[in-house]
Amino acid sequence: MAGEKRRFEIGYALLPKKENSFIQESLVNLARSRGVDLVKIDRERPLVDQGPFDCVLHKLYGEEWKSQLKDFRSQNPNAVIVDSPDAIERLHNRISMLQVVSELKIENQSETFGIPKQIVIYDQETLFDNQAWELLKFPVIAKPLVADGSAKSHKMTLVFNRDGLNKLKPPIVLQEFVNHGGVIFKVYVVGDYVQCVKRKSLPDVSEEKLKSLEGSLRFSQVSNLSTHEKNDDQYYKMMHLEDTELPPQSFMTDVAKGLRQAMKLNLFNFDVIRDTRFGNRYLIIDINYFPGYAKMPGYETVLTDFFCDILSMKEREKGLVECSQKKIAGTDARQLLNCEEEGKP
Ligand SMILES: O=P(O)(O)O[C@@H]1[C@@H](OP(=O)(O)O)[C@H](OP(=O)(O)O)[C@H](O)[C@H](OP(=O)(O)O)[C@H]1OP(=O)(O)O
Ligand SMILES: Nc1ncnc2c1ncn2[C@@H]1O[C@H](COP(=O)(O)OP(=O)(O)O)[C@@H](O)[C@H]1O
Ligand SMILES: [Mg+2]
Ligand SMILES: [Mg+2]
Repeated sequence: MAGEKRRFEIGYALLPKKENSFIQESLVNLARSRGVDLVKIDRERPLVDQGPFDCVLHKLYGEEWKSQLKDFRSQNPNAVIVDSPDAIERLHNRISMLQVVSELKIENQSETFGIPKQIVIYDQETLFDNQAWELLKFPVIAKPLVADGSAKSHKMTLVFNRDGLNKLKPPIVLQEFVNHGGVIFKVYVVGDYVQCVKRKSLPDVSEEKLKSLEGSLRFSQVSNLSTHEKNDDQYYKMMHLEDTELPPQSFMTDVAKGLRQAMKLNLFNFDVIRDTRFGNRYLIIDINYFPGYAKMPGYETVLTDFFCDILSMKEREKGLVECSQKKIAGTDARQLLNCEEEGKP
């Protein structure tokens, strides 16, 4: 109808757990009120037969899905896929995940950042090889090398001494445990929006405590444990979130922007700890694709703003292409579409 604003359709492909937490009525309604309809992609039918979507949001694993996206992209060159499966894949391995941090260059006088010392172990023999251990000192955290969203990929072991190595199952990453006051910072990134929140983490391990601790301790997703679970366990008691100061927002924003550019991703969060030995040294320990945004205050507005931004950018780009095609045809469409200021040919 004349004068009616164009509506957009975003298709989403998420596992059931993610769909339940992310696709809240409040988000769907807000997006709808701003002209964006969120539509579930039917996993039983080929993606190319659905839509047509202006944008696809997804968090699924595997080659079959990648090839569906490839077909979709070739048939719908104007649709936006958030994000590229190749870019996401880097986060499925805990070594490649953090490699990008070492490549970042951020000018900051007061704060520094990096990653904890770590090595990757592919087999049982190397686990007990003294040479491999030259770089690290106990305690260490053993993390599954693969970070594919499975429950197994979140199963961590805090290892206090050599005895604790016996139960580990390579391939694993051994990362030095860094005392950080029992609080981690989760930095949520949605396009150019950045929000940092505090979450409970593992408590510090003092030199004295280390001597008395036996072997190892297994844990999983500490920052997502309910209060009830934490109180039931000696180890998770006595953590005070309220007293912990957040890192400077401008610093975290710079790191987030750097990561976003380097990884070519729009939807992710990263876990940061503050090294208690230095106070102004921050270590990135984990990067997650499409994290639990519903836990982020104001997620509906943040995500809807992001949808609107990418869709309007897509429309502008499409306008520019049509524009330059019309110019070739001799029409003065550039002025009509107000393209002159864009600085693009
Ligand atoms: O389920 P949620 O909301 O706790 O979100 C999980 C994230 O929690 P967070 O937002 O960082 O607190 C979680 O972050 P952590 O790994 O716990 O730091 C992961 O991103 C997890 O995805 P996956 O299992 O690694 O694929 C996320 O799980 P999925 O929702 O993607 O299954
Ligand atoms: N190097 C480290 N030093 C201290 N604590 C850590 C370190 N790495 C991880 N942790 C703790 O273990 C938790 C889980 O580790 P993480 O790498 O974030 O795995 P996951 O992908 O399962 O969230 C973190 O949230 C943090 O509490
Ligand atoms: Mg984590
Ligand atoms: Mg993770």
